Amino acid sequence: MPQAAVSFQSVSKTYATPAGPFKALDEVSLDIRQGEFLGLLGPNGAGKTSLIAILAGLARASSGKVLVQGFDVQKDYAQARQRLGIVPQELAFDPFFSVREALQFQSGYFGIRHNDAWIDELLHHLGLTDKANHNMRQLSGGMKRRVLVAQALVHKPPIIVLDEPTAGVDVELRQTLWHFIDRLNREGHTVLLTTHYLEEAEALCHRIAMLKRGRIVALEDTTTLLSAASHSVLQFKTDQALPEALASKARVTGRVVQIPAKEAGDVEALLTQLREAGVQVQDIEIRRADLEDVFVSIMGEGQSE
Ligand SMILES: Nc1ncnc2c1ncn2[C@@H]1O[C@H](COP(=O)(O)OP(=O)(O)OP(=O)(O)O)[C@@H](O)[C@H]1O
Repeated sequence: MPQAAVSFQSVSKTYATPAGPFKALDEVSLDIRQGEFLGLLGPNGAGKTSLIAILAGLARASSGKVLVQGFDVQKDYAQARQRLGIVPQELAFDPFFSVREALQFQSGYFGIRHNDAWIDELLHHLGLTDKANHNMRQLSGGMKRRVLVAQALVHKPPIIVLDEPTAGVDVELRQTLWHFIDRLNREGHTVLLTTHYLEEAEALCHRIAMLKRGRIVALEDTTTLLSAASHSVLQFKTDQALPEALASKARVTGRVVQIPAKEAGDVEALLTQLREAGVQVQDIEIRRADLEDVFVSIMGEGQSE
């Protein structure tokens, strides 16, 4: 087997809390292949950030280990870190640096000098060229986020880790960012992405890992995951409350209701139930299950345990 880009090997993490030890990661094993674009999904508190902090060497695993192209993130920290470009969730900068200075400083951290040509390329692809000499504190939140991406890539890392990079950013930045990251991936960079935007994960990721309460509960190619969800979804709008039997399996967003339906006959039965309950519906559609449906169904499994 070729060497994995990143290999998580039985990684566990237990935090000490006032209520006693809390196991945030429970024997997580996962190999990210060289050149793949892997999505790491999970609800709030599933352990995604803990796993990335351990990969980045910012936190220690309680047990297990993580290798980056064969280098242990604890024992061979410098070699492992050199291979990673990490775009963190939080915006933290020295406000007195200009954008270019921040990128030059970051290059220096990796012992790289004279890489202005690559810095210019990063600025160009992230739409930052005209901001190069602006002070960090003059930039909007979205522009600062672009600088974070540029900073993570300044040393041309083979592995790019994006921890919710599009949380709260506008459509233009998302498109710029994905266009660029997708290109880097096609050029051979491995990408690990955590996101709550499942349509982004569906569009971009070759493979999806789902974490739930510190454990991997799904690990599949995106296409396999979607085709295994053989069900369709009945979608409609209503202003009325659903009968109890339907409410328990429906996903409701404002007026929009979505209910999984395994077969065509189920759609008929659902519509009959709605009619009998006197629920008036509009804009009825039947569509194929998407990644969000798969996610909701996997996360819902065993909920009553
Ligand atoms: N330093 C800490 N001390 C105690 N508990 C912690 C600590 N850091 C994280 N946790 C707990 O560990 C669990 C996993 O947290 P983590 O931040 O890794 O989840 P996440 O999947 O990244 O969530 P989100 O999607 O909200 O960012 C949570 O229940 C969290 O409260």
